[in-house]
Amino acid sequence: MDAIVQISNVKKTYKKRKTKELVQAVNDISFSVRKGEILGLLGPNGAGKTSTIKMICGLLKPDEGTIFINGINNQEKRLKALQHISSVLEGNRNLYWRLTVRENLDYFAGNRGVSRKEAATQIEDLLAKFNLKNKEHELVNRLSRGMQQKLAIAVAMLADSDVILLDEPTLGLDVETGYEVRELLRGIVKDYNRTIIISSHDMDVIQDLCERTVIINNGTIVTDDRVENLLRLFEVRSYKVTLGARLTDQQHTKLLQFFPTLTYIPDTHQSTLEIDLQRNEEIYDLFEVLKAESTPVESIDRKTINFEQIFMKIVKGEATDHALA
Ligand SMILES: Nc1ncnc2c1ncn2[C@@H]1O[C@H](COP(=O)(O)OP(=O)(O)OP(=O)(O)O)[C@@H](O)[C@H]1O
Repeated sequence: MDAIVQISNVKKTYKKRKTKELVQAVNDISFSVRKGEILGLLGPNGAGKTSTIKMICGLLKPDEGTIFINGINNQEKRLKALQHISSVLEGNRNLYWRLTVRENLDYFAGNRGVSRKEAATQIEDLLAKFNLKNKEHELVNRLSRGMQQKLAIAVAMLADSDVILLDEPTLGLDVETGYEVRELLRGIVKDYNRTIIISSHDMDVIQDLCERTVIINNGTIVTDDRVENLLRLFEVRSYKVTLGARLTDQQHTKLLQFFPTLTYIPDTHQSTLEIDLQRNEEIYDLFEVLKAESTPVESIDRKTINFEQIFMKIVKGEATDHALA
C-alpha cells in the first residue's frame, strides 16, 4: 500500500499535574493513511483523537511507537518529516488576526521561500478557489468564522505539504459554508492530490467526505474500515418488522433475550419491532417466537441507518466483524 502516514504501536500516557494520576490517552494505536485518501478520525470525547493528531504533527512525543510521514520518522527527523504535513487545529490558530486575508497569504507564502512571482500566482489561485477574492483586504478578525476557516485551510495549502490535518473543519459553520468547505476539501484531494486527515464530531461530514474511518475509543482503535462497508454492514443487520397484532408478554420477554437492543412499539393493528442482527441466522429466532402465537407479519424492511447511528453502535461496543458483509 502507498502509505503517506504510517503509525505503529503508538502509546501516550499523561500524568495529571495535581493528583499525579496516570491517564493512558493512546494505547497501542496502529494505522496508515494512503496517499490521496480522506481519512476520518473519530471517537467520543476523551477518546484520544487530539493526542493522536498532535503526535502525527509533531506537537507531542509518543511514549512508545513510531510515526512515519512520507517514509520519514517524525521523531528522528522531525523538521524534515513535518515539511510533509500541515495542520489546522482548533479553528483558526494558524492565522494572524490583525493582518488582512492577502497579508496572511503573502506572509505564509514568503515563509516558504518561493519566488514572488510563483507566490503571487498561487495566492490568486487560492483566493479564487476559496471564494475569498472580494475579502482579500479585510482584516482576519472581521471575517466570519466560515471565512476564517477557509483562509486557514488556504494557508495550510500554501505550505505545499502532502498531508493536511484538520481538527473539526466545519465546527460552528452554517449549513451553506459547511457545504462549501466540504467541496473545497474534496477539490484539494482531487485537484491537488493531497491527503487529508479529518477529526470531527460531525458524522454527516465524515459520511460525505471520508472514504475510510478510524474510530478510537478509550485510546484504542475499535474500527478501521471503509465508510461504505460500515454502512452496508449495519444496514444488513438492522430490520424493521411490522406486525398485524401486539406481542404477548412472553413473546416480548423472549425476543428481548434474543435481541437485547430491540425496540418494540405496540399497537393493536400495527405494532413495530426494530431489531439488529449479529448474525444472519438470528432472523430464525424472530420467526420462531412469532410463529408460536401465529402473530401476523405484515412486512420486513431493512432499516436505513446513517453514519451517526453506526458510530454510536460501534462506540457502545457492538462487534463489527465482517460475517455479514
Ligand atoms: N495534558 C493532559 N494532561 C492530562 N490528561 C490529558 C491531557 N491531555 C489529554 N488528557 C486526557 O487524555 C485523554 C484523551 O484526550 P484527547 O484530548 O486526546 O481526546 P479527544 O478524543 O481529542 O477528546 P475530545 O473529542 O473531547 O477533544 C482524556 O482522558 C484526556 O482527559
